Amino acid sequence: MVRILVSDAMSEEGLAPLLADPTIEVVQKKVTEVENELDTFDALLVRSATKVTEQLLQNMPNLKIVGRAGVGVDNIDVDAATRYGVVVINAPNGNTISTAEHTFAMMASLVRRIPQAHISVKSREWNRSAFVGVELFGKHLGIIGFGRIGSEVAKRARAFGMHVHVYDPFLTKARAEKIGVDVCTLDELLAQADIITVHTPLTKETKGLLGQKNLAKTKKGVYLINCARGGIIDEQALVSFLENGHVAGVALDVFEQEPPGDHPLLSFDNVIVTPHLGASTIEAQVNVATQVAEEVLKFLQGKPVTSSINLPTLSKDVYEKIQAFYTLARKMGIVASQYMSEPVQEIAITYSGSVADLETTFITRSLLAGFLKPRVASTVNEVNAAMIAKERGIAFSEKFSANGNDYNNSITLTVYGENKTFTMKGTHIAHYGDRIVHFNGFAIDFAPEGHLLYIQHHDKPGMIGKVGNILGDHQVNIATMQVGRQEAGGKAIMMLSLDKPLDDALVEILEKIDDIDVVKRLEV
Ligand SMILES: NC(=O)C1=CN([C@@H]2O[C@H](COP(=O)(O)OP(=O)(O)OC[C@H]3O[C@@H](n4cnc5c(N)ncnc54)[C@H](O)[C@@H]3O)[C@@H](O)[C@H]2O)C=CC1
Ligand SMILES: O=C(O)CCC(=O)C(=O)O
Repeated sequence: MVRILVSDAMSEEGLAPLLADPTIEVVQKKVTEVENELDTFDALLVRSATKVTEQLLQNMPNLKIVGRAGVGVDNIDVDAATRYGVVVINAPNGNTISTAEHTFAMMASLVRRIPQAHISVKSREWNRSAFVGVELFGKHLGIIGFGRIGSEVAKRARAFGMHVHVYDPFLTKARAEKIGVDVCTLDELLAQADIITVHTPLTKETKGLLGQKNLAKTKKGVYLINCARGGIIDEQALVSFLENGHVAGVALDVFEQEPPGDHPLLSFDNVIVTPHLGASTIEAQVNVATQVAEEVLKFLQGKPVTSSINLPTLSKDVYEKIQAFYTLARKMGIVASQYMSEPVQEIAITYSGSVADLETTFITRSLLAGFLKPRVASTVNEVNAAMIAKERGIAFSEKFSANGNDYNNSITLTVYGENKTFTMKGTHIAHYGDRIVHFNGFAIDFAPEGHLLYIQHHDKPGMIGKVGNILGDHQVNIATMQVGRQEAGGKAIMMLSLDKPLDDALVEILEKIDDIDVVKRLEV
């Protein structure tokens, strides 16, 4: 039974696909309520309250996937998750509209002073002259970060007759032209905007983006809105620009620390606030919970996920096309690692023929995971394979060739060790399976599966018989046998597939046979 911990409040309707699956047990409890059983969960679903720290990941050794029902993953230690081989997914667009609408509600409330007027009337006052606002019509709106939410805010702003200016260093000209927005530099935006709203993630670059220096470049009387992440507008700098009257008003849904406690910003009359409510609508919560529930279900069924933070994204179509090569590559990695039982410096992969046209990132990661698996104690999979290879000083490269070299498709793997180099070539043949067609300089044809025994020897009469007799005497049945040689009387190989693995003693006996140079067990 698969166990999923849902540790933050989440829409039941959204979780329905998981709740309906009889093979899955969904536990809806806080982490602190299940401390004794953390090691039993396969998946963890969170919003922003649960902090997925390295410590929590260590306490959940069985965890395979973390699903964030929302956009921002700043409550998840993604690097640590990657190191532990845990996939992190989010729900990137389920709450876009709600957050854009909230931003707009905040903007209208800010310039018309609705929260202040509301409190006044509730206090039995009727002071109309105290709450004179300004129109949005004709004002210049500066949008910093023009992704999903920023672009939805722009659409609404245009409907209100505002002039929209956008700053986003990653926005292509073509996309900006298509949407019809004025793309400008940050300095231009700061100088022109009457209202500035931020919609970036919180990163090293965006932390304090609107700080002392940049706030000084804004128009006197500017309004600021942050419905993205606390810290993009530096809170300390903001206090000083409110105190000196440069900033006319601020709307905040997010804070550097949440909840903000007794923060000085809360004492300004012209600062309006909400407790991180951007995504808090029934629709958004159903959307994000449904998105992560469906993705987690797909992942647990071994299907590709499309919204992963730390895995290459794969569509179903692409996944179906690469699936066979993904498996072949994994097996090649496992075989190569056992054959090259020494430190290696580099792994070079060449994709030839039809496979060269596919999305190979995933295939390469699969090969690396296969290669590293026999060498590392921790979990290694497509999520962390590239990182672990790097940590262990193993460089890897991909090359592509349109020519399949006698095969419709092939993957050639060259492993550079300290003392030797090893090469193998594999191909996938529809309705037939995975075949290794070149091994260590020999043309051969075997399936990389099960208990394999590789023997390198001199091409002499009777060698096959000697090996067969010894195995037979020790009750080891040979399922298949492939042979190859470079030239008559020269070096030759046998690749045997056995019904059970060989023990060390039998390997030693085989090694002692005259004219046998190498004996390797390969377990796939
Ligand atoms: N208040 C709330 O409840 C919610 C907040 N959010 C937050 O809103 C923010 C935006 O979310 P989405 O639009 O979905 O993300 P997105 O990824 O679609 O857009 C982010 C945009 O920021 C741009 N960007 C990145 N670095 C930048 C920089 N240094 N300067 C300017 N632009 C930069 C990116 O190019 C991208 O276009 C995120 O921080 C997210 O966590 C999202 C949903 C709900
Ligand atoms: O879970 C929530 O309500 C927060 C949403 C949010 O901030 C996000 O999706 O980035």
